[in-house]
Amino acid sequence: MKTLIQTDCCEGNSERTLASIDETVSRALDLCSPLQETENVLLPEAVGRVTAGDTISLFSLPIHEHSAVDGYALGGAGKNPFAIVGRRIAGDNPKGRIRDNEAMRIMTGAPTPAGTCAVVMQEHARVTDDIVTPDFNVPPGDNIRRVGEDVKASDTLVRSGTRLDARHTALLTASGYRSASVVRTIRVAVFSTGNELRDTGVGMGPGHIFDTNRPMLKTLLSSGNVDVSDFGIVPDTRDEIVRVLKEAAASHDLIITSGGVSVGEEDHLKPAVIEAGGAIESWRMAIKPGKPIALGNIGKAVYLGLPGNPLACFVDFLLVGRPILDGLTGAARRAAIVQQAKAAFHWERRAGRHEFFPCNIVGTSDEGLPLLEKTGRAGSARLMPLIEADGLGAVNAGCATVEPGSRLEFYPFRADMGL
Ligand SMILES: Nc1nc2c(c(=O)[nH]1)N[C@H]1C(S)=C(S)[C@@H](COP(=O)(O)OP(=O)(O)OC[C@H]3O[C@@H](n4cnc5c(N)ncnc54)[C@H](O)[C@@H]3O)O[C@H]1N2
Ligand code: MOO
Repeated sequence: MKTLIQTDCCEGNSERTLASIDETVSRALDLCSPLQETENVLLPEAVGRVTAGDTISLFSLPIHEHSAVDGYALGGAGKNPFAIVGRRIAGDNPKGRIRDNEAMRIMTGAPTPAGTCAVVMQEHARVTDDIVTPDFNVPPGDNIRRVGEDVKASDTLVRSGTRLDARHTALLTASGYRSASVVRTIRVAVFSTGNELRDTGVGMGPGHIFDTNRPMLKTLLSSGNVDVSDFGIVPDTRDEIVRVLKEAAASHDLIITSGGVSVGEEDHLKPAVIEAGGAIESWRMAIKPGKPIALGNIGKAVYLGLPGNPLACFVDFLLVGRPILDGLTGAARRAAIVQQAKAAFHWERRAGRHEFFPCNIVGTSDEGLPLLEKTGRAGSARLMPLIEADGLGAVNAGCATVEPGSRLEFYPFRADMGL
């Protein structure tokens, strides 16, 4: 059931009802069945892929007890003198032992000899001849890394549905895994529609523009778990769009198009999906930019029709397209990272849609929130404001005036550490 959150009468629409972002995403996820086929992929290459099943630890970590510092393994606690009876570096065989009043010179990572009570850092001990004396009472266990203190054998290392990144590569390889069992890549077909579109370097003439959305979408899709098939630019001809949709649906999990989802006579996508044997729900989201969006399926393929205006296409892909990719792999859904922020600008706007606009951080408010400034006049066909932006600011549908200090939502482009 579509939740209709408001009218957009102020924009003169005949449909008058618009769905929320959450409702649209939840409808999109209903269309997705997680892919069942899996494969084993060598670990560095598996980054970006989604795990199929839990991975269980075969070893404890640390694998053997070892020293956390360069110093002296002590056969007892305290600050008595200890006789140095040997030397051990990382990679040495752990055999041999020390007794109560004995010590062994030891390097970071070297296995501690049997009988080690603690390790003292070399900066905290004095050595004369072959005797080491700690500067203070070394407590038992100091600077010793115990077997299994990080991971115990048979612990779950990585859960099913995890998108692998450098952290998982580190933990899995530390645990002896060379590869990971992952869901197969998502096959995504992408094409642009519009008689006006040309690829760069190919036959530009009067009335033509460069196809921006297809290269942009291919870049947004280049995350490691997607195989993109590029179906190029398809003219605004119903028959041609139907032909390409049928061909793409036969061998893809997801078809993403841009353009032709609005209400003009040349907006062919919705009827074309039906003619191609599919079903469509035309969803109009209560957002700006990105209001017209088409969701449906053709056979087993999910269909996502994004609006032609490039910023609208970009925003809808991030808000709805990304969750569809998660839905198709069974990956835990990445919640959009929304921060609280404050405006550094004044803005009168027409209330009615939840509005997103490129902005950058220009300071910090008294409460420690980011202060945002718009990076130019927003518009769904304008790209330049994106370039300077740190993210997207947003105001809710009912807001008509933004004053300096007004609360805003902020969706940072680079909120994490790149994982
Ligand atoms: N009468 C109405 N007209 C429009 C409405 C409406 O509610 N009633 N909605 C407007 C909104 S909002 C949007 S967004 C656009 C979406 O339109 P379409 O998805 O049908 O897209 P097109 O008409 O094909 O193109 C719109 C615009 O974008 C340019 N474009 C298209 N594809 C590309 C591309 N691949 N690269 C670069 N630029 C592209 C195209 O030339 C147009 O200028 O509809 C409004 N109209
Ligand atoms: O949704 Mo449209 O993107 O307002 O231009």
